[in-house]
Order: sequence, then structure tokens, then C-alpha cells
Amino acid sequence: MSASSVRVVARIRPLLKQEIEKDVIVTAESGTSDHTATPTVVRIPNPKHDGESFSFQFSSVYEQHATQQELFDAEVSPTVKHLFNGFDTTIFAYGVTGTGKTHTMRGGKTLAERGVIPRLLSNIYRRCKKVEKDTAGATQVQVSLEYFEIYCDRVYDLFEPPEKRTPSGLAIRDNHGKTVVVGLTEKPCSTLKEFEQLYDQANINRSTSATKLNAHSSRSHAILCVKVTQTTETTVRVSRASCIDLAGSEDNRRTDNNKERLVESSAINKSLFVLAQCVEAIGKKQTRVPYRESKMTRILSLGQNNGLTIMILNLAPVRSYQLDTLSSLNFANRTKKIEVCEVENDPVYRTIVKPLATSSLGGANITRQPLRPLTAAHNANVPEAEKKKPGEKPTKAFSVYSDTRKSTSRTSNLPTQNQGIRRTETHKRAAEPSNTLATRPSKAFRSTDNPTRLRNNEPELTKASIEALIAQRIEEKLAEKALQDAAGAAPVLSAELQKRLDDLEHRIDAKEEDGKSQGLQFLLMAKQHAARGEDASALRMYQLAQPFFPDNEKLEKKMKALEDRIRTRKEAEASKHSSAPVQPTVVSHPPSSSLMAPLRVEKKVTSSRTPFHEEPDREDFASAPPPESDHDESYASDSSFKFKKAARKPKKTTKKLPIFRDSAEAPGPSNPPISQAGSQTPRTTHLLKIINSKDVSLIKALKGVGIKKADAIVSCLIEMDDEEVHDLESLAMLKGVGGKTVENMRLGLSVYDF
Ligand SMILES: Nc1ncnc2c1ncn2[C@@H]1O[C@H](COP(=O)(O)OP(=O)(O)OP(=O)(O)O)[C@@H](O)[C@H]1O
Repeated sequence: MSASSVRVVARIRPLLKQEIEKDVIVTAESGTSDHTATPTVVRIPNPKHDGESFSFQFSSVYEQHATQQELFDAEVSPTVKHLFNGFDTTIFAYGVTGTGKTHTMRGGKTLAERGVIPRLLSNIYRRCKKVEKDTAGATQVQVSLEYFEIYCDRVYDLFEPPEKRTPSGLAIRDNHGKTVVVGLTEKPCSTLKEFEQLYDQANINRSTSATKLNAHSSRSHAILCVKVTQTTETTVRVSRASCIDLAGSEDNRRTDNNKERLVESSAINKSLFVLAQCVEAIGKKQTRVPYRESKMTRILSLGQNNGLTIMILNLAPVRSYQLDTLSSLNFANRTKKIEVCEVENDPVYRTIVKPLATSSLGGANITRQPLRPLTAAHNANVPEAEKKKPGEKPTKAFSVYSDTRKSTSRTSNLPTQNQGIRRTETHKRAAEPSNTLATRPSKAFRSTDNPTRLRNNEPELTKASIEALIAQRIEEKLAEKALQDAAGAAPVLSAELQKRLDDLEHRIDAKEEDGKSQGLQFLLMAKQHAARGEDASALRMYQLAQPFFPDNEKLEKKMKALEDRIRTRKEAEASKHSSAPVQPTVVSHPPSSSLMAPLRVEKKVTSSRTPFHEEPDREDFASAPPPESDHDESYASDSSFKFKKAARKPKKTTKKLPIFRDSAEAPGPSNPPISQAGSQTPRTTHLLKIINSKDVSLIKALKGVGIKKADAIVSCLIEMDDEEVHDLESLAMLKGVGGKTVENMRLGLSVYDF
């Protein structure tokens, strides 16, 4: 076993057609006085002071003209040997949307344009043949594939057509320290041709589903797992190469998103945020790394898995990406400090081999090593005395994966990365430095004596641009805050509480209590909200959990305590702000899905309890529900959602059904109000058809519906096991919709539309 950090390489993509005239601000440098040496430094101007620049040191930097082959030969090809020696490898592309992740991983159709994945497979098949030939057939090698995507924290098998998917996705589980996806299709695949067919088909599955949901493709993480099984007469050795095309981080600044949109996109990016948090936690040597908080981080298991990890940081060279590029660079800079334990997957003796029922990214028969933030390893600031002495042997395999600056050219005789992982001499990207400097990006004044350095492209900071930058910073902070809320990372939980939460999560994962697993999910969420002090949300989750645990006194007590606390707080607030009494309405019998907006349905109140309003806790949810007036209680009458009936007769005055009448169609015997079952107007039918299409682009085009609302609606529908919305009342009950929105949607439809 040896240890290495994550190897991080940066790739700057070329300018796209529409960017030819744009201001190029990201450049690569050798990082040494020898300007001809292979670049290892990315330089970018400081957005606040354009005269200054930041530089970031990586293992390698690939410039705009770098080819797919160069990148593959230098970075990925050497790992194939490693894979056949029983080690797992993980290669992932990280970057903002549009920076070239898919191009790098998947690539184009021509030979030259093929990306890392097809090239890797091609190499693997070549090596299979070699191994079989070298052993005169005594070792047989089988290759099989699993391919899945994580969309909205759900795992979907890409070898399954979208229509066969369960909306809730596949479960993931911890199995003896490995993260496994349960129920994935494993496709044996013995030739490159077969691979191409399978891979292309699976990518269609991915994009088909993405088209349906629009804009989701760039938000799903695609993971291809190549399992290599080497079988001899007595042993079986399994190792895996995992290739991950991460979703692009949202580009909030460049899209002029408003704050609401920022909050929403922040929630969408939760997994990337959790990834950043994990990286941060590992870097800070925290005992708790929140990798369990998103499926992507669980599967990626940075710092948890055993194997070689390569991160390709994709960057766009132009100014319009500047802030995103900086944040990607900062993320990558932290990632390279993560230390990974290299554990060889031991061969298993054939007599005890059992067929694997699950997939694993961790490799067979290995256990996770404890987290080890990089300390005195190659990436850290090693005291002079500890640095390599002359004549000392090169560091062991993988310690070569350092991201440190060296003062000499990469072609020097110093021990190199490539030697460490037994790269051949012919690799284009050679030596990695072995001495270290601080790993923080260095802030330097932009050299003025370098005539090639984009002098003409440096715009002056105007008052307007400074203001824009400030606004961007505020938005960034807001997004950060929202992400923190969404990821629930802020509070420090006690070890005991954390353990209980983890236990609960385990029980859910393992589906130990089949029918109760949904209830347990609600309980878990309730506890998480409660731990963060979000009482209203915690109460709502407990209420959702209650039907699964009838007559559970402990649960009732918890709810009562929360109700009391919320009521007291509200009373205190009410008396502070006005003399008006608190309205006597109590929430009860929550909707069957937490995605439904809170309903104002009343409940019988025991004399000991003072009723209270349930209000959405704005801190708790990325998208705040609409105002109360948008949720008329009459909507609760819809039978397509499993609400319990209100104990009290609905107030006649609160019925607002006429708002759903088409203005062009006066109600009458031939055109009854749309609220009557089975008598929908063409307008309503058309509206519902659009909604049930789950096509974000169509829904977004409805009057009063932005991308945020459209996304929320589609997410709701997916969450509800693809249940259709049969009438306007049901539509109005979806989280974030409400009566007024429904009215707007309908009235915005022209007669020509249907
Ligand atoms: N190295 C490159 N050479 C040529 N074209 C490139 C390169 N990198 C990216 N591109 C082009 O840039 C565009 C965006 O690339 P790509 O779709 O791979 O980005 P992405 O990061 O995967 O985006 P998303 O996160 O939205 O999926 C594409 O048109 C792609 O062909």
C-alpha cells in the first residue's frame, strides 16, 4: 500500500467560434525560468485588480492546442498498467458548464477527437490481449461495464431506457466499506466495437431523458465503471476504472440570475457543493467529512476510496468565465491536497468467489482507509530537512502525484511522477517536481515585460464594472449561504447525534424496515432540520413520518414540543409587531409528498394546545413557497393526492374556483366551470397536457412561469412517482405553484395553442 494525493491536471479549452473576439485571460506557464518547459501553472488576473494575477500550480497544464491524444497518453494511458496490477482508478472531469468536460471524457466521433473514455477502453482491450498472450492463455481477462448517471441526487442506470427507470432511482449502499449501487446492469463487453455500441446507446438514454427534462443533461453526473476481471486457474482479481463526467457547475454570474434563481440553482448544484465541502473538510483535517450528504460524493468517495484518482480541471480561457474559473481553480487547488491510499485489490481464490450482486467503485475486497488529510506528504510544505537528499531513491509509486512547483525544468533529472508510476520514457508529459512550495495560489503582479501576455486585452476597471463585481460578490455570498443551508453543513452536530443520524441513514439505505423506509426518510429529514434549528420544517417532516409510525408516543411528544416552540415564538413575534391575535388555524395531515406546498388544512385541536399557523420556514427550502393566498384550502379536495380530508367544512368564502374559468368561455351548461370533475375546458386540458409532459421548456413558456418554477414542477412530478396532474386544483397544490400561478398559466394560453 502506498499513498498519493489526487493528481490534478488543468486543461484550457480552445476558443469557440463565438469567442474568437473575446478577451483571453487564462494562460498556461511553465512555472520555471525555462519558458519552453511543459506548463504546470495556470495564470488568471485578479478580478479586483486587473494588474495583479493569481497563479495555480498543477501536475500538468494542457493549453488550448493540446490534443486528445496528448492528454490521454500522458495522463491516462499509464494508469492502465496499474489497473491490470489490481489497483482501481478514478478519472473525473470537473469544471463549469461549457468548459469541455464531455469533450475531454467522451470526445468526438473521429479518431483524433475521441476522448479519454474510448481511448481507455481501446487500451484496456489491447492489454487484455497482451496479458492473455503473455500467459499463454493461463490468465483470462473479462471486461464488463456499468454506466449510470446521478441526476438530482438519484442514480439511474444508463443501460436501461428511460421509460424503464424507477423515478426514485437505484439505491446506494455501503457494503463492507465500499459504496455500491444496487441493481445496476453489468454488461459484459469484450471488444471495442461492442463498447462503442453500448456507450453510444447509453449516451442516447442520457440525453433523451435530458431532452425531456431540458437543461438537465449538464446537471447530471455520468459515471462509467469499467470492471476488469483477471481469472487464472486458482484466482480471480477484480479492479475497476471509473470515469466520471461531472455536471457543470452553474454559471450564476454569467446568466444574470436573480437571487431566487441563485438559490434554486444552488440547490441543483448541491452535490458539487458537497464535493467542495468534502474537499475542504479533508483539507482542514476535520474528523467529519460530509461525503454522505450527496450520492455523487458517496460514490466518488474522494479521500475514502483506495486507488489512483486523477482530476481533469476543465477551464474556459475567456474573461466571461473569470469568476467561475477562479472558483474552479480554488476547488482544484484544495482537491490536490487530498491523499488517497493506494491499495492493491488482492486476488480472490476461486473457491470462495461469489458472483457480485452489486456494483462497486471501490474495487473488490478492499476496505476504506481512514481519512488522511495530506500532512507531511508530497503536497504539503515539507521542511527543508525532510526534503529529498541527493542520491535518495525516488519516492514510491504514487507519491509522485505531487502538485508542487519546482524551480527547474520538467526535463531535469529529478525523480519524476512518471517514474513513480512506471511510465515509459516516451510520455510527452514528463517529470513532476518533487520539491514543494506553499500550495496556496501565489498572487503576483502581472509581469509587464512579457509581450505575449495579452496586454491589449486588459480592460480598465470602470465604476460600472466595479459595481458589477461587487454585486457578483454579494450574489456569490448569497449562493454560498443558500448552499450551506441546502447542504445542512452549518451546524456542528454532537458526535452522538451525528451517529444517530448516520445509523438512521444506514437503516434507510439498507431498507431494513421495508414499508417504513419512507417514514424513516422523513424522520431523518426531521432530525436534520431539528438539529439545524429549523423547527417548522422539522415539524413538517415529523408530520409526514407520523402515518408510518402510528401511536408512537415519542414522535407525538416531539411534534408537540416543536409545535409549542413554534407557537411561542410566533406569539412573541405577534405581540412584538402588532396587537393582532394569532390566527387559530392548525396544520395537520400533511401531504403525501414533502414536495407539496404546505396546506392550510385544519386539525381538531385539543384544548391544551393553542393552534398556530404553519408557515414555510424560508431558511429551510431553496425555493420558498408562495404566499398563503396562493394556496386556497379548497385545492385539498383533489383525490389524486393522498391528503386526509379536513376535519372542518371548507369555508365557502374561500372557494376561488371561478378564477380557473377560461375568460373566453363563459360557464354554462355546455361549458361548465373547470372545477367540475370530468368537464375540463380545452384550455385546461391543454395546460394539464403541458404540465404532464414534464417538458421544462414547454412549462417554462407558460405565462408567469420561469425556469425555476418549471423545474420545481417537473421535480415535483418526478418525485410523485410520475403521477399525473388531473385537474387545476392538483396543479395548484404543487409546491411553488398556487392558484394565482395556475390562473396566469391558463390565461396566458392562446386559443391557437390548443
Ligand atoms: N479541447 C477542445 N477542443 C475543441 N473543442 C472543445 C474542446 N473542449 C471543449 N470544446 C467544445 O466546447 C464546447 C463545450 O464543451 P463540452 O460540451 O464538452 O462542455 P462541458 O463542460 O461538458 O459542458 P456541460 O457541463 O454543459 O456538459 C463544445 O462545443 C466542445 O466541442
